[in-house]
Amino acid sequence: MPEGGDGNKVDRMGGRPVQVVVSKNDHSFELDEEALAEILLQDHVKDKTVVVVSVAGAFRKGKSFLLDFFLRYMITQGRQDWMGNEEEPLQGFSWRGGSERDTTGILIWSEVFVTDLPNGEQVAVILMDTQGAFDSESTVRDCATVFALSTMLSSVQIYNLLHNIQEDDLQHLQLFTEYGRLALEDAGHTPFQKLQFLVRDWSFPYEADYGDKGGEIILNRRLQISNKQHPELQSLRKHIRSCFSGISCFLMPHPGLKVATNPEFDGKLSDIETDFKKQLQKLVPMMLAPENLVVKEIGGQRVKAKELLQYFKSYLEIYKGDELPEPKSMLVATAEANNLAAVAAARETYTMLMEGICGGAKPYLSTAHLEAEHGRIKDKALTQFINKRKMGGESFSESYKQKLDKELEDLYGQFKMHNESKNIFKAARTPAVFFATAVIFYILSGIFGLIGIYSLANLCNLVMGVAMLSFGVWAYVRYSGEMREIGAYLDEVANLLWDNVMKPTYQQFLEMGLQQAALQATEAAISSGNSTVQSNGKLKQS
Ligand SMILES: Nc1nc2c(ncn2[C@@H]2O[C@H](COP(=O)(O)OP(=O)(O)OP(=O)(O)O)[C@@H](O)[C@H]2O)c(=O)[nH]1
Ligand SMILES: [Mg+2]
Repeated sequence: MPEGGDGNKVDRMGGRPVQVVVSKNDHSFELDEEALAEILLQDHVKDKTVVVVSVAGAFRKGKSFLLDFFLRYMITQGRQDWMGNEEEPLQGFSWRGGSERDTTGILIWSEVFVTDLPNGEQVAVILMDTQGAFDSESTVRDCATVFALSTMLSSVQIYNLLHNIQEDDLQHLQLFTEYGRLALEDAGHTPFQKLQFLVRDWSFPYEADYGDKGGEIILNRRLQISNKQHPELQSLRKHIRSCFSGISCFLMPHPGLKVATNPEFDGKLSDIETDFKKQLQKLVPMMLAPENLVVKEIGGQRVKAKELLQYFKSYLEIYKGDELPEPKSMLVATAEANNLAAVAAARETYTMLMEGICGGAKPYLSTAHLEAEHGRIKDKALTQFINKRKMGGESFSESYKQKLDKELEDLYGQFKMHNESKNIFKAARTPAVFFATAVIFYILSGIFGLIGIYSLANLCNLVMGVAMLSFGVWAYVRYSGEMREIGAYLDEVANLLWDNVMKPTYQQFLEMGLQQAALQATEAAISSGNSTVQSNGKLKQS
């Protein structure tokens, strides 16, 4: 099948398709600034207001093919015979038959058509071809990016559909336009301009006639909002209406089997059904005749060609960065929502059960007991998460399970701290440590004073003073709630003293005491054992 982008023939047309947004292998998009600047900064173009007509929609639905007729109209400046002769192959933007995608990224025609509006103003008309959505190589994000970019940058977006306007077409439109709207700063203006639904291969002319009249009937039916509708359907329709300043629809007939199925078809008019050509005669001027041109406006301001270059740059920059949320497939988005809801429910169960055990009004619980309760309740929450029905399968929910596990451990940390704070002995550790230090050093200073080592006695007095002062400061901090850092520091010092000096000493004394007690008990047992033997002996003797 011949391709429209074929070198020499296209050159004779006075222009060629130029890829200005390149789709990369790593699913990113790059602007070919140089190529774009070459087109938009031509002397006779750069200061003119632009009209940008773009065609977007699913892949392999005749978008580029249609644009080549737009080209014929612009090249001949809308002459009566703009459609050309019956045997001429169709050239321009690359189009072809087959099931594999053709156009990638975003292309514009290198020749900008300067046209006089009815009011005498000269505008620059730019034709834009886009990568088809939903092919097997593009992610949802890729499709959304191309659609959003072309909608943001065009004054007329032609949404090319096959057979009908279906609910899923509207859902995708909503997703993609929302992705575009997110990138724009909200300035109180309707974000986009004209949306033209174009239904290809419309097969029910007896229900709604081909062309714009029939299109209006179908569009009104599809975008109608009624109170009987489910709120979800209503909000979808409101969203679409709010995004565009004008929406219309055109129904195209089937172009004939040669166009759709013949691999030898090269686009010549003689192979195309008359009905299709008749409607094309109506559609193309409806988009491109001077009185129907829609000039590009952004934020209420008309856009000049040189400014459009700037917009291309900044919009692409936004989509390159990671400030926008990632559009996801319906299943992934739903599965994520399911899993997040299950995580939230399990977390709530955990919090509720733990509150019942060690909540605000409950008394202090020993750490070991609390740990056991935590284990039991955490298991319960995890089981609840696992048992909850979720979309996306087990492997998808594994990461959410880990997230839940971590969240529960964090919550446990908080519960534990709260529980500890209820132990008045632990809370009283700091003053007790400082007070005990003061008392010990008071006694030591007395002893050293008695035996006449005054320097050591003075040192002990000093330590006692410091301990008392710390005690006083700590009490003030706790009472007033001021200088909390100093309070925390004193707690730390007290803990250090307790853990490294007092507790080991105390434990050593305790151990010695226990050993002593055990020794005494054993001695007592032995001595009483001897007496029993003796008494037994006595008994035996008697
Ligand atoms: N059924 C049908 N086929 C058409 C119509 N218009 C063009 N075609 C055929 O559809 C095929 C694809 O045309 P293209 O213009 O390359 O389609 P595209 O939408 O640009 O495809 P991608 O660039 O891959 O997204 C060609 O074989 C055309 O002959 C139409 O209105 N109806
Ligand atoms: Mg194409």
